[in-house]
Amino acid sequence: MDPENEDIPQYEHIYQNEFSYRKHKKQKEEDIAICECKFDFSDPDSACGERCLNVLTSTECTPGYCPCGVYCKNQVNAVLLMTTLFKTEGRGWGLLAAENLKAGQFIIEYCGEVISWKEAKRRSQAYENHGLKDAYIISLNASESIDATKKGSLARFINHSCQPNCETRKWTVLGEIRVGIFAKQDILIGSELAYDYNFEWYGGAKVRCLCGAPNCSGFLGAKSRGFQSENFPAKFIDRRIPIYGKTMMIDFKEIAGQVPDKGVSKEAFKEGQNYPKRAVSQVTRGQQIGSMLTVPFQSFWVRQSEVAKLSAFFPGMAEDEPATKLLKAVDSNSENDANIKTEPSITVDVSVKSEQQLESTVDPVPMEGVVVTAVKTESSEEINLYSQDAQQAFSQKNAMISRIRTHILSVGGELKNEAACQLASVYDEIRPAIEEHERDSQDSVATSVAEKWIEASCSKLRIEFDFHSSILKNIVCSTGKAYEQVKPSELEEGGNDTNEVKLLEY
Ligand SMILES: C[S@@+](CC[C@H](N)C(=O)[O-])C[C@H]1O[C@@H](n2cnc3c(N)ncnc32)[C@H](O)[C@@H]1O
Repeated sequence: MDPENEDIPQYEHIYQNEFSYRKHKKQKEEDIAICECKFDFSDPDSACGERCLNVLTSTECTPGYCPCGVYCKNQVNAVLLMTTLFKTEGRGWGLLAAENLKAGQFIIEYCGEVISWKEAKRRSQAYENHGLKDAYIISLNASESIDATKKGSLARFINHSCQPNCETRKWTVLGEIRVGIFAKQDILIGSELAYDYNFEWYGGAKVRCLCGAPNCSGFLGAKSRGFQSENFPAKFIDRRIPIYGKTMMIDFKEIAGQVPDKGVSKEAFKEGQNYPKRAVSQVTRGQQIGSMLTVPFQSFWVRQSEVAKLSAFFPGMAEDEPATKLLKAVDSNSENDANIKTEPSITVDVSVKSEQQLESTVDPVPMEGVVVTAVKTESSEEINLYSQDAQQAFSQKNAMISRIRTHILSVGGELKNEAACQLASVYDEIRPAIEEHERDSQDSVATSVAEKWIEASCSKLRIEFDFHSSILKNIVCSTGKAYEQVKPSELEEGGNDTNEVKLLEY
């Protein structure tokens, strides 16, 4: 045997799902969904293309019933695409495209044993206890899963990526839901196939993600609710606004627990998830943990809901379209205004991704790990009217205002996290009941749990409301004062104490 292939995993290859715990559904003739397409030779798309009712409802046309007959294009099984198994570095086996693939093309079905959600949980635990490091269970619907551990198709070898070129899609064939892997974009022959697992986490061990994507969320399944409530290292969960630029100040206090004495290891860096790999090599060995480090970086992620906060720093920044503004970072640890760095030495660009890219399943995490205090650097007309000294005083005031904002973001963010955590844990109590009943409602839970749920939801909403109104109040007060009420003469005379911005009650 080729030594390269010695450790090819043992599993039974199957071409369609197996049903052991229940019978395959038998579809009655009257339940068969028949589309209204009419095949027209001059328009090949007329045969069950984008406009086909079945395509629109992710239902495969049933052979013998589709009006387009053999021309029907909505029969996914008819296609067989070439893929090749290969050994990756650190991620076990993977699957390569053995031909060029077009965006949207069906590649392969994820086949395995269809089992109940409870059985999936039990098996997942058992596999883990047996030391199986690869997980092959994916969720099929609220009450069932597909386990491809012992029996499966080649799709079981497709690895996860946080920047995937494939995606899973569910569609119904003869009344049964099936999971297909589809190309998300054009894929060149020889490229590794990968999709975002984002599957329900069964409480298993955390698996470090080695996908290498700049937006890597750090762990497999890190976006799943189960993962977050079990492991909830809130500060390590993705932040979704990428900030591109040259250098910025990073306060490593947040990850100090994981960081060894000497410098920031690659591992520790990965714990932080959001710090791009490129920066790792740039961090000086022996750098004191908790001190401010200046590292080159490529992107830094904050959540969708953080956009609102950042908008406060960059007025006019659209929430759903890319924008670029300049920021100047200052040392937010400094308690003394005189020590605030006003040199524009640390400049970063900020761009905001699209709504879809910003989408996040959990609530926001404060940016406390990376304390960047933003100050507008674009010179406004008013400021230019003032003398050099006045401008300096202004930037000091601005820096102070910014520090206060950062403080609010940080303190408020902590509270919001606690509330989100509490809500997630209550949801976990409710989830089995919901999923057992195959519907997303809280009807089937005990009144006491429902009450807890309502209380946690209200508390989260209240905190979010306070949080945002606090930011708004501070911005309105501070900018109002800074730009309208402070006269240059006051600043030149040594400052106006009433210009101090008070931290509003949070
Ligand atoms: C469905 S299997 C994929 C095939 C697997 N590589 C194999 O050799 O059979 C999922 C497992 O592959 C590994 N894996 C997949 N994507 C990974 C990634 N991005 N980083 C690290 N491990 C990964 C993990 O062990 C995961 O539990």
